[in-house]
Amino acid sequence: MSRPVPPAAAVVAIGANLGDTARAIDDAVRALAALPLTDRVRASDAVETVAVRLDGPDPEAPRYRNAVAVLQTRLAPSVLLAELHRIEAEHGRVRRERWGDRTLDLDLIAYGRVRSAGPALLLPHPRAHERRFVLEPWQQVDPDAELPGAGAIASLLAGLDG
Ligand SMILES: Nc1ncnc2c1ncn2[C@@H]1O[C@H](COP(=O)(O)OP(=O)(O)OP(=O)(O)O)[C@@H](O)[C@H]1O
Ligand SMILES: Nc1nc2c(c(=O)[nH]1)N=C(CO)CN2
Repeated sequence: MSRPVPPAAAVVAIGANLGDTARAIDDAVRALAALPLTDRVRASDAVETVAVRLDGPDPEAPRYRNAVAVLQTRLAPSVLLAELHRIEAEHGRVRRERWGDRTLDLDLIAYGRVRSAGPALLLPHPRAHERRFVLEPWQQVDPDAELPGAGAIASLLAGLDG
């Protein structure tokens, strides 16, 4: 029999820049709240952000709507990530182009203090520390949060350009 997983605080970044982005974010938060073994889901407001491409911000690209949800879960990290992929697929995400436009993107930013070297699961998310579109909404729901290995999100935000 597998050992029960203790409850952990998980942080999920939500983004969308195609289709009805407001609805996609609302649906995603509802889907997170409906996950098994998961409760205390708290979501930030959704904010409009300029799309960041591999070569930098692109004001010509469809703007993103971004939010962050924090939750408590007993799902193991890999199981939670699989659930995030299922929710993405149910909301019509088909393209997996790196940093391309998408109807819904769910990234697992942190799972307690777990560190994972991937490649299927990298924890904490390796680019979260430099993403204002993640750190700002996260700060709204949990001002004192820390990104494991990187420090307080307030300090990370203070160190970002622009
Ligand atoms: N912490 C994580 N959260 C989400 N996906 C992850 C994580 N760690 C590894 N992955 C893997 O990364 C792969 C690519 O994910 P995805 O398509 O969401 O990337 P992306 O949104 O284009 O870029 P980025 O990862 O920079 O946000 C997925 O197959 C997924 O398994
Ligand atoms: N503004 C914004 N830009 C992005 C986003 C995102 O969520 N918001 N997600 C990306 C890949 O995950 C790439 N670029």
